[in-house]
Amino acid sequence: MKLLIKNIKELLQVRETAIAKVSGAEMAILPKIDTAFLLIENDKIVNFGPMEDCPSSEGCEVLDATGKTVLPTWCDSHTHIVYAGNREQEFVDRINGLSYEEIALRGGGILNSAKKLQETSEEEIYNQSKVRLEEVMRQGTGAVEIKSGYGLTVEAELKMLRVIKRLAQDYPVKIKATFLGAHAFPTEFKENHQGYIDLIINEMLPAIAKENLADYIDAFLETGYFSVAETERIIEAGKQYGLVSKIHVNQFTAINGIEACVKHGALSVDHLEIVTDEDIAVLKDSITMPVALPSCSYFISIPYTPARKMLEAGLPLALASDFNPGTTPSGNMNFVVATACIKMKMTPEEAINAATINGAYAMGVSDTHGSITKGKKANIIITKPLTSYYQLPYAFGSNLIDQVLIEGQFIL
Ligand SMILES: N=CN[C@@H](CCC(=O)O)C(=O)O
Ligand SMILES: [Zn+2]
Repeated sequence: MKLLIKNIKELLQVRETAIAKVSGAEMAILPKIDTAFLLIENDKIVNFGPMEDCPSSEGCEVLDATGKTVLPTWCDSHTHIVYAGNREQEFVDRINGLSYEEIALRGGGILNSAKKLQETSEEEIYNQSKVRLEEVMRQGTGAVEIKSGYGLTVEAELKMLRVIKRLAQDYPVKIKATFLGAHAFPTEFKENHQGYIDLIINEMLPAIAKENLADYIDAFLETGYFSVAETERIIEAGKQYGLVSKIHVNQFTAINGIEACVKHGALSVDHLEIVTDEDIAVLKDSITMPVALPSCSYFISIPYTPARKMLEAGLPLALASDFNPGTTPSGNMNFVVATACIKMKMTPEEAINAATINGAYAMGVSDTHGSITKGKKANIIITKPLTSYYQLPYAFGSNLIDQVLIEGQFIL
């Protein structure tokens, strides 16, 4: 099947040659072609350029995109889309004055979601999760990383990862799976950290590897959760099974966790609401992508990642949703991009780079996703008619997406 999209007002994120990521001042540049065409064959981008070079439409289905913007779909490199139930009561408890930490100390938070997930069947978790996956696809997400971490027992972690695998088989969206057994210490291991880490390393990891259920390994490196030393043990154990690390770190406190992640070659460090000058220095010239999650900052009223300071230091930055029942019950990447502009003072160009090519890097798919490049997957968002792409973050509450194509299939 060939699809020729003609008269595109602005074709964004055009990269003639594939790049892995953009950093620092380069992030302010979003290459585009005005009045463009885009040719898709089956699931791939095969050609693009200005309308004066538009090839014959013979043998093609033709779509006229007059007035519309076309850009690559969002690459959401950090989510917890697979979960059971919700935590709306904790939302109201926070309105009434409790903090995220206070709720967690009362047995709420991650342990609350783990209890629900352990009691829910695999089929039911799949059914609840696919609704969220379909929603984010309609919102323009074409690649998504999904974590386990609400199981916290061997069986329940496997159950979550099997649901992720089934979603990856059933939907055209690219899915990467991350094992997050080290999300919180179950109550019975509260005083026996060593025992739970042994369970992760000696029982969970081999079982996950046997079924080939994970691409990455994660841990919640945070005061009151996993220490630097505990996280390092988990990262090292993951490496034995070929799992590269992507770590939750610096959400509430800075305890030199980023330095440890960089030292161990983490693909990404995520959250970073609290970032020190030392953290910035160790990230510089590393292979580790910093990932900001502004919807989480918005929802639980914590600081936003200091994007300007990081970009001015020459770092790259990716944006992701963190879709989860506790801190971010939304996977809407359009809102993420808008919030990064509004609250983190990222320009539209920086935010779109962060949510496409840098997001792709942070989940290891930048060779196939994240830009309009020949040979990459035909994953595109076609907007409604816009005065310019600035509308995307500016009109933050409007749905400006007209159509979404994932691997050459219209899903909207
Ligand atoms: N901070 C750690 N994990 C999740 C939230 C977990 C939860 O509260 O359910 C996050 O990324 O925000
Ligand atoms: Zn998270």
